Amino acid sequence: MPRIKLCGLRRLVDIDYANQVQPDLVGVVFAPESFRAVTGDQAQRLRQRLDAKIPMVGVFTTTPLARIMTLVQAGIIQQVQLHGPINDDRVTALQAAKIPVMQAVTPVNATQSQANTVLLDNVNPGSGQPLAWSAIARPKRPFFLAGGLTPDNVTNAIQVLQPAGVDVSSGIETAGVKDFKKIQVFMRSVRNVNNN
Ligand SMILES: O=C(O)c1ccccc1NCC(=O)[C@H](O)[C@H](O)COP(=O)(O)O
Repeated sequence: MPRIKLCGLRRLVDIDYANQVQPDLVGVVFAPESFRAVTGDQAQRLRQRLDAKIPMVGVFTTTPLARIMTLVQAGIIQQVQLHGPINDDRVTALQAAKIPVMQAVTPVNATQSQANTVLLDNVNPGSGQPLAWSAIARPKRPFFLAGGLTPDNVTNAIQVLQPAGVDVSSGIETAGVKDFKKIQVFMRSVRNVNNN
């Protein structure tokens, strides 16, 4: 069964939803340009409420390495997701500090990434725009799939691309906030894939 990452959680109630459905990972967005962006203090409160067994992934675009390291050292995030150029010095620096890194990639540059995990995502992350799953080449390494996944299409996406994990944000929202019903259906869809 693919692992599941619920991304863009920003309210305490979003964390209550996650605690109930038990995803493998949750993501909090620190990209300042995002409407989902949280501050360090907000993220700390989310971490305190989140089940200790679930790692919190910090999602970053241009944030300097030093700021990311501060969030890790404070115990607020346990993993890092980077969106940006494939040759990103932050990847090796974080890994040298034993911090797992997930890097957003395209099918073309996936093999160039040194990250622990690659995330096949849309060029506009967090936009809800789907990738054309049947038209893209499957990366030649285990990968997470993102980009416009929803409770309705995730089964098909998994069957076509066989990802090691799936990552969703927009598809579990209604009017820009996380929707518990959609989260439940998404989780059930992924967990039932092999039974179909
Ligand atoms: O969510 C954002 O606004 C965001 C902004 C900048 C970089 C990354 C961002 N989100 C990353 C994610 O939420 C997921 O990794 C993925 O892109 C999910 O996208 P989608 O399900 O299409 O909303």
